[in-house]
Amino acid sequence: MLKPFFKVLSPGEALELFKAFEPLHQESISMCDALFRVLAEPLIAEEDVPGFNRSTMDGIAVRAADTFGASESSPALFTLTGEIAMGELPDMKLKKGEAVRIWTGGALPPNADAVVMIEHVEQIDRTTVEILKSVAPYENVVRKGEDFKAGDVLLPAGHRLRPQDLGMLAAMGKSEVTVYRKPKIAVLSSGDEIVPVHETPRPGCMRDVNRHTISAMITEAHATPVWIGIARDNLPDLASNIDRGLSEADAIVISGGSSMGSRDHVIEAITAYEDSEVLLHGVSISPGKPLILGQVNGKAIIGLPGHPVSAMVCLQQFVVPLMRRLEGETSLGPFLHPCIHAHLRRNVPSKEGRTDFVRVRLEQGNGQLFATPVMGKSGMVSSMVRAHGYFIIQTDCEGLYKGDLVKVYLFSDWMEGSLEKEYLSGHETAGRSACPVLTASQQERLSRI
Ligand SMILES: Nc1nc2c(c(=O)[nH]1)N[C@H]1C(S)=C(S)[C@@H](COP(=O)(O)OP(=O)(O)OC[C@H]3O[C@@H](n4cnc5c(N)ncnc54)[C@H](O)[C@@H]3O)O[C@H]1N2
Ligand code: MOO
Repeated sequence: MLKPFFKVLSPGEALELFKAFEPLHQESISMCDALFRVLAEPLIAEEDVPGFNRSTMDGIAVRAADTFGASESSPALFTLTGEIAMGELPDMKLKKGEAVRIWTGGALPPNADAVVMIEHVEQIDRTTVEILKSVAPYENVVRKGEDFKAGDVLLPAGHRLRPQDLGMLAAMGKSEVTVYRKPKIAVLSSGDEIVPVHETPRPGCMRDVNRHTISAMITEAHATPVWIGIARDNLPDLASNIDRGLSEADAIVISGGSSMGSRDHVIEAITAYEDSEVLLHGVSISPGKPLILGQVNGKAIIGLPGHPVSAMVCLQQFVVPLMRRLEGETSLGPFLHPCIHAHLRRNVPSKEGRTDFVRVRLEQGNGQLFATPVMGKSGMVSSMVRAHGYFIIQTDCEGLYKGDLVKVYLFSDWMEGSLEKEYLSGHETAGRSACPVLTASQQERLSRI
């Protein structure tokens, strides 16, 4: 007997369900392992950095006031009293008209407040120099605490650490950080016709594409994929694979078996657990409509549609936000929004009440950027490979016209969930305004994808 979708939700409603899971536990790790991990506590500076007034140039340290009025036509004479060794904190006090040699990064003497660059200093004899340019107080100096001060909140909890953030941890001597545990996501393929990549499929069978696209996308989202296996189209086999997934991971992603056929067992497998709930079956997007979200003992079980394109779209739009939620991420992290505006090459019809993800190829012509929809059904992985990115046709739109300006999300960096962004930033609109012209190097990059 066929089972109907019990309730198709809008993508916004579905996204809320995916984001309702609790973040994982916290752990303390070495900063050397902390790249792209998410802070569980705000990072608060414990000391001033730098801890002393520091020269940013090679030159001579002076009291700025002594240089006022100096110029090429009217140089000021200074007595050179010595040189500040790197790594030393000098205690000598400069008297009026005195200067001391200093190198980039060196500590200024207590009463010096500026550095004259070596280029503006003429050596007259061993102890006398003249300067050809005055300096303002704190010119060529990073002041004590100017980078950051003790007590400053440098990064909030929920921030995903980027390379520059690790630099700041290093600068403040924080060798250990408290982060959220990195989610482990069990990956499970399903279907009697699916064979592993190293096997030659019998007629009627197909190689397992989803294992690889899904695992790669999980890795790209900085979580850890845990391969479980290929479940056969029967409830006991699927259930025992889900059992393994539940014991080894924080959430499970199953591809295939999400639809309404008699061999689609994901819903039954979820509801067979005592503490379980099916939160979603069906979302008004294309491709990807038969998406499932359930929970078993508080762990998310996601049933992705089996078609490779549908599985990737659902993973990107819903499972990436779930993984970010499990990892406690609240900031945009290192993921800026890689999108570009382009004019549609042809009309693209859509159905009201459905959000469409349309794969496109980008090309440059007449100084403008154009997006050509890539043909191909959601079972064809080549349609993803041929595309540079995708644009979204919103639910209340019946289609777009040739020439309309669309926002294309690029696959090469498609980490940053676009739907989530659309809901944050309001409605996506298409118009006919000018689109950006690519630079020669951007065009070159595009042609290589
Ligand atoms: N009568 C209806 N049939 C279908 C509907 C519908 O509404 N009514 N929805 C269609 C849509 S849309 C999709 S998407 C698929 C979803 O199907 P399932 O999630 O149940 O997945 P399967 O039937 O198991 O597989 C679909 C398709 O994908 C291939 N597949 C599955 N796993 C893999 C894998 N790991 N690697 C490569 N390819 C895979 C599988 O062989 C099938 O061809 O349902 C439609 N049907
Ligand atoms: O949702 Mo299916 O994913 O349209 O091909």
